[in-house]
Amino acid sequence: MNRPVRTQVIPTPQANEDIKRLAPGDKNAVGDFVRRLRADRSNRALRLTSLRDTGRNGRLFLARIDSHGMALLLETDENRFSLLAVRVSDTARDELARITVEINEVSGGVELVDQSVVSREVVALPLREDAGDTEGREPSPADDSAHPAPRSLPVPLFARHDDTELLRLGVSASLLPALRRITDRAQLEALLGHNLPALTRDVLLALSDGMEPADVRVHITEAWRADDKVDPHDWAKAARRPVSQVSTEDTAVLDALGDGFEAWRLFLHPEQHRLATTSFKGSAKVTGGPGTGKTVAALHRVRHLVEGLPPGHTKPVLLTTYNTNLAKDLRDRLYHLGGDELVRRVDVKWIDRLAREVVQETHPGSPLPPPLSDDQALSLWHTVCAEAEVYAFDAEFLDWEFKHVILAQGCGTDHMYFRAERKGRGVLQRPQRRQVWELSQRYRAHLNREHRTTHALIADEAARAEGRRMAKVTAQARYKAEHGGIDLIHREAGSGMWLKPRYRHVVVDEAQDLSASHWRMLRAMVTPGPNDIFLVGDAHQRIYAHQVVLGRLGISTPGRASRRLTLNYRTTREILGSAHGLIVGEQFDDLDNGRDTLDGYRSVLTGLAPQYWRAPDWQTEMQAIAALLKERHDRYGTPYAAMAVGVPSRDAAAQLAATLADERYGIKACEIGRDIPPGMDAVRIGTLHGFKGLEFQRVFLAGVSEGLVPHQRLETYRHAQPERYRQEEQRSRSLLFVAATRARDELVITWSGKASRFLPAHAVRTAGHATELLVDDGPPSGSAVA
Ligand SMILES: Nc1ncnc2c1ncn2[C@@H]1O[C@H](COP(=O)(O)OP(=O)(O)OP(=O)(O)O)[C@@H](O)[C@H]1O
Repeated sequence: MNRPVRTQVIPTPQANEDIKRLAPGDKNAVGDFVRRLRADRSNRALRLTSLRDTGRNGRLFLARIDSHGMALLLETDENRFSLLAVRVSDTARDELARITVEINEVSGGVELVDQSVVSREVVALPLREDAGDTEGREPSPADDSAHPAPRSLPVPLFARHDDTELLRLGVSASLLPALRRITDRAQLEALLGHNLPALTRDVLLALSDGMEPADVRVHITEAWRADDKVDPHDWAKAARRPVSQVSTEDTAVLDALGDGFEAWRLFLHPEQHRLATTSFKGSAKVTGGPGTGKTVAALHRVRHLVEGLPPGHTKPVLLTTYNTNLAKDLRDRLYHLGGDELVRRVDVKWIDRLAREVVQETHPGSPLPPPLSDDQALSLWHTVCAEAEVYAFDAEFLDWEFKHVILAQGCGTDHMYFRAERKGRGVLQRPQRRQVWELSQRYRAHLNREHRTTHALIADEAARAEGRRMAKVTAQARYKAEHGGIDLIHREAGSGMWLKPRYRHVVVDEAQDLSASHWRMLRAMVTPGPNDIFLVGDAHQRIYAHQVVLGRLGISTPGRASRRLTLNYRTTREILGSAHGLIVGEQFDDLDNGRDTLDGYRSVLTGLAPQYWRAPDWQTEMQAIAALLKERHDRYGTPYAAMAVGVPSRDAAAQLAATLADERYGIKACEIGRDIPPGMDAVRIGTLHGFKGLEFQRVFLAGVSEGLVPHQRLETYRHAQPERYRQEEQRSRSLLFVAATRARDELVITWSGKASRFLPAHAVRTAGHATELLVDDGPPSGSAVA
């Protein structure tokens, strides 16, 4: 009997897309097929047959998946196949045979164009040269003359761009003839709805949106450009490029196949791949609008860093983020990416918990008191002011000043505070500063007396403790270097051990909301050097912390160490356009000294335009939300758990939950962030703050009324503290922007009374009347998509 011929099988991104679109049974059949092919390519049941040569070192094969499914494969090295495409139909063989396969000149990746799809969508359209054909057109006013005017055919959509330009931007060569026939967006979208190469899709949509070729080059093409020269005939090399593989490890693919394909790796955008794998000289920073895959890049970065660790049982990589729910989400996603093996080498922690643990270490045996909530902290400021009989400052101002000036700049004495920078925070004369300082000392004394603390104080203490620790580490390392280390094992008095930096690598998600104390602590947890800190964040989404300048905190990311991601993977173009409108005109930092913009920010997903509904009062608005949720669930089959409602306050959330629970609707609801019992189908309700970092199929933002978004208390600053007014208003805008960009397929915004000033004029103009949704069997609200 012949020995089995073991074979590598690597899916390409487009095959991955094909498989994602299959029914579950067919997906499993493909998994089974790949396993059998891997085990033995000479298995005759696979009917592996050569189709044609692609050129120098490539050959196409067809193979049988099952009675009606077939696969197209590319062999480039002996017993190494790229899985190119999968078709499940009676005509699978003919469809696969009509696929053109090429090497993209820009990315160097293997790409496919399914010419049977192109024929179906495009060949039926008239050619531009068919100018003589006048049949079926509307008569023009000039037609009544003896010499009819030459017919004016619609201008092809890409007439402005010649073939050379399109090729240079990265469009697949074999699509060019078809593109010349396309004259409008609907035709283009029909074509792009099929599984075209990702670079081609992105470039064509951007051009048809009116983006200039030079910008397309900067924002799209350059990110895809291969690092070396592309040889369009070297199939072996093309097949091995990351852009041609959803996963580089065959075993990983197969493990995933066992999971019914659901766990297949994402195909990383080339820029995400680069970010995950590049070796940086020091720290690196990634910015990018919502949904641009920053967290995904950070998770892959973590995996890459773990792969480079020597074997061991410690957790030398820290993955941290702003709040506890996000940390939990990161741990789950990391597990999904690399299982237990990956997770056990990574310390995944909420930043404030980390700070608390650090401080606790310095007070062994005496548990730290629980931190005050924000409301408790404000109430303590009120008490302090009343005791001191100083009424010149409000509690929020003092809390903000304490956190973002006194603690952020490490002001240990009044003189340090007098010199502290307060850029953008208005003028505070010396006597006022003295008063603020004295109030802050009283505030601290109160906390000490009552054995209470705050997150900000814990972070500050942790930063100082870590700073001292790192200073010792550095001193020891110097001592060791000068005197030799073998017989100095017990150098660290009391500990009996050498001190080591706490982590080898630190990875930070939601970096825009970390405070200066957090950054000081993190900086001191890892030795400055290659790949020390990798952070991802977006100032457009800053809703908590004050702006920090990372360079001043010892985290410098010059030149290529600062990168941007621009392609949104979460949200449709329609939703993105509206969400973008919420923050237009505001200026945002790049987490450092520079400016960040959303230039090039885009999506290739299409869907419904966002909907707006106005109600006469909050009661009606809540009922309208209930009606909309029920309709999405009953009529369009969306599980309640895939929908979320954001409201401006906790009270509003409680009221809405009560309305949904009313017997008229009977909709279960659950607070965002809480674990839902398995199997329970409940709508998530939360304040806008709770939406940070999450995503849902359908998002409803209720109570987006003037006076609530932004909150009317903002008005007290308008004249008294104009700079603070500006900052608070911007944060409030960002909050609405963050919540709106959580929507994958549908965004609905409602209000009662006057609409929030943040909403664009067209939203107010086109809003429907919520009362119409409440009449029995009211008009369908138009959400068939998704
Ligand atoms: N390369 C990719 N291919 C397909 N989907 C992707 C890719 N990268 C990210 N996604 C998906 O896009 C969505 C957003 O990704 P991610 O959470 O990483 O974005 P983000 O930039 O961190 O978002 P935000 O700043 O809004 O929290 C997720 O559903 C993620 O799985």
